[in-house]
Amino acid sequence: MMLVNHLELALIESLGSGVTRWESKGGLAFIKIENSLATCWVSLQGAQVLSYIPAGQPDLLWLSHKMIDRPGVAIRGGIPICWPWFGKAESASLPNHGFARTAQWCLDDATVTDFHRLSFSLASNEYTQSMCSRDFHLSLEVTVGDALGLELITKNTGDARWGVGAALHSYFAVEQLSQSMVEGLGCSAIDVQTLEASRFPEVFVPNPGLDKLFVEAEPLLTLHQPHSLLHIEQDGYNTSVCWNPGELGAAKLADMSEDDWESFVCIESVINQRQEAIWLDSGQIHSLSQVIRYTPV
Ligand SMILES: O=P(O)(O)OC[C@H]1O[C@H](O)[C@H](O)[C@@H](O)[C@@H]1O
Repeated sequence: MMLVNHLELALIESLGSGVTRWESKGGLAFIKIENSLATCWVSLQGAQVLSYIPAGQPDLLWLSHKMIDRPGVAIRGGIPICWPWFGKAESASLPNHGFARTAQWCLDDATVTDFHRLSFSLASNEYTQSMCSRDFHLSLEVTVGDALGLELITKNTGDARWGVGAALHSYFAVEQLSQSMVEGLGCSAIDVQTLEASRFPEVFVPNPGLDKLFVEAEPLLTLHQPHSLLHIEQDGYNTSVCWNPGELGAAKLADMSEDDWESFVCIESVINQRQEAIWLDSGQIHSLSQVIRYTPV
């Protein structure tokens, strides 16, 4: 999906070789990265990668045509960062998947060699402390080249020890869900809603409505499609989630069309804090990463 065709974007400024800043009509800010290997768009809200197009290939990420172009509303698609919890919050007044995806991040640095490397950050501020009192520094390192790399680094900048949940909640574009197969998630699954356990084959077609925690997911996952393979390397996770809302689920989401479920699958690298949070002492860091590589077949 070409973001420029999707939202009315205005070019604001050039930030150096191949890096430009854009704004939407609704007031969201975006960074576009272009080099000979790929084109990528990142929203400063949430440091959310929305589009990654390796040269000559289709966009590997799915972004909803109905995404809501308004600051403070989570963007449907791309790679949302869920933090400091995954899924439902302990209190009903707090947002699903935490607040990092609706917070404004900063672009701290952009370097270019054969590829681009960008650093985004979010530190605890008034907005985050209205939902969670801890002191933290988050950074997202994004590499844009013949692969897309994301590394989310959490640092505890406070005095107290705390536990954290997180996810790189990637929405991968597929030609057709029924012709896609996922490999590497392991056979042992737990339903996100009911917590019911089930077994899966080593390679399977994600069915519409699937919402499972795969607790034995391997560091290398593969999304097979009729004309391509997508390799997803993950690290720093304790589970992987595979989600597709199906027709019924999509109909309940204001920012998704009813037939959108056929064209994406979410494969998420997750620290599920209900299973086991990552505990950080003062000054400690944790890194959660995904590297996404496309091979036409
Ligand atoms: O609608 P959102 O808050 O973005 O959540 C979208 C989905 O995220 C994850 O994949 C969860 O496992 C699903 O249960 C949830 O529906």
